[in-house]
Order: sequence, then structure tokens, then C-alpha cells
Amino acid sequence: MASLEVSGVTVSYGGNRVLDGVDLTAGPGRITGLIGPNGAGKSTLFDVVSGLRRPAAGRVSLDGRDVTRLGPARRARHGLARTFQRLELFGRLSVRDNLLVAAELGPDRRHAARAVTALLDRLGLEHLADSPAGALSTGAARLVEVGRALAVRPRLLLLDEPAAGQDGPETERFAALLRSVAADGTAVVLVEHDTGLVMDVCDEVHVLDLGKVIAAGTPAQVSRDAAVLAAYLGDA
Ligand SMILES: Nc1ncnc2c1ncn2[C@@H]1O[C@H](COP(=O)(O)OP(=O)(O)OP(=O)(O)O)[C@@H](O)[C@H]1O
Repeated sequence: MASLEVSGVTVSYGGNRVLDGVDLTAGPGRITGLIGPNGAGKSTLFDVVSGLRRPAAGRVSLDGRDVTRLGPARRARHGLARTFQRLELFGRLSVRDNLLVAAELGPDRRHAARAVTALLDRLGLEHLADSPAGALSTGAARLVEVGRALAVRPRLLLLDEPAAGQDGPETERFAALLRSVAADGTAVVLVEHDTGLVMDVCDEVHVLDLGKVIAAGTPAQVSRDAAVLAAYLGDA
């Protein structure tokens, strides 16, 4: 069963239709990429999936259950976690405490401190554990944001441009982290402008342009697709 099933999702801002009958599925243990030019509707689709925006039409299911009418908190309890393009860390708290706040909400709350130590190791952030989050480079801060989402042990993880601001070696380590998260059985949906990373780690890629899915398939299939080359890669 798909972890996430989006069907026929339509959203308008004023008279402007920004999502138009969008379908997307993401399965457990798989990394599903969602790419497209600026303004294509990727973040809006994440808002619909996470319950921050109610679609005018369409349906969202998590593990086969229709959650279209549920709010963000109920969806989070159903195993969904996401990161945002704009960083939302507590700048004065240490990296460890930022992770702890999240871990205390998740299934590991009784052993939150231990879970955070393991998470710091997994993220490669032990050396920054006691630094205030506000002092981090953008790349490291994004990793903490991903760590906060992982701290609740999600079954579905939505990542909105997690690699923005990372340097080459950071992106390589991040690719390995994504693979290990998927290997644990989590369904990962990745919105990312770094097409090299997307093509490297994703099992499947959906391409959104002007609110419509114009292609979906393996990275090799979509990177050969004429409509994708015209709409997206030509734009990059
Ligand atoms: N709150 C809003 N009110 C009105 N229009 C909005 C709002 N949020 C987004 N839009 C518009 O909706 C469209 C889709 O925006 P969205 O942020 O979902 O695209 P995106 O694919 O995530 O873009 P980017 O890659 O630049 O982050 C854009 O035309 C944007 O200007």
C-alpha cells in the first residue's frame, strides 16, 4: 500500500490555479522526487499533504486512510513529518536541545536524550551538539531541521529543499542519510532544486510545471522526457 496517495488535488489562490488535478504516490522505503521550476506548486502541494492548506478538490490518503479533512496535528500523529524551505529552528537553543524538543513529541520520548545522541551521530553533528542553532551554516542548520523531522520517527517524511546551502561533501553525506532513512522503511518525498542529488537518490521522480504533473518515472525516464527538458531543465 502507498504511504501517500494524492489524487486530483486542485488549489487556487484567488483566480490563479496553482495546482490542477495533481496525482502523486510515495511508497515505503522509497525516495520520491518532486521537481519543477520556481512557482510550479511544489511547496503548495506539501502544504496540502501536511494539512496546512485545504484543496478545492482532490484527496490525500496516508497508509490508505483518507486524511483530506484532517488538520496538521492529526496527520503528524499519523506518522507524517515535514521540513520547510524557510528554516524554523530555535536559534538560541543548542543543536541538541532543538532535537530534544522534537524527540520529546515522538515515540522515543521516554528515552529522548538517548535518541538525540543517536540522531546526532547519524546526522554527523556531534561536534556541533552544544552550538546554538542560530550560529550554524545554512547547510548544517538544514540538517538539524531534517533531524527534528526524523526525531519523531515518521513513516512519511516531506523534505522541502533540504540541501539548499549545503556544499559538495555535505550533499554527498546527505544523500547517504536519505538512503538510510528510506532503508528503514520511511517513505521520503524530496523537493529539491539540486537535480544532481534528485537524480542520484530518487527511485522515482514527479515533475510539476504550472500546477500540473507533466512527467513521472525513474530518474532516467524523466531526464529523457521532452516536456521535462523544455519546461524544467531548459529553465534551469
Ligand atoms: N499564499 C499565497 N498567495 C497567493 N499566491 C501564492 C501563495 N503561495 C504561493 N503562491 C503562488 O502559487 C504558485 C506556486 O507556489 P509554490 O511556492 O507552491 O511553488 P514552488 O514550486 O514551491 O516554488 P519554489 O521552487 O520557488 O519554491 C506561485 O505562482 C506562487 O506565487
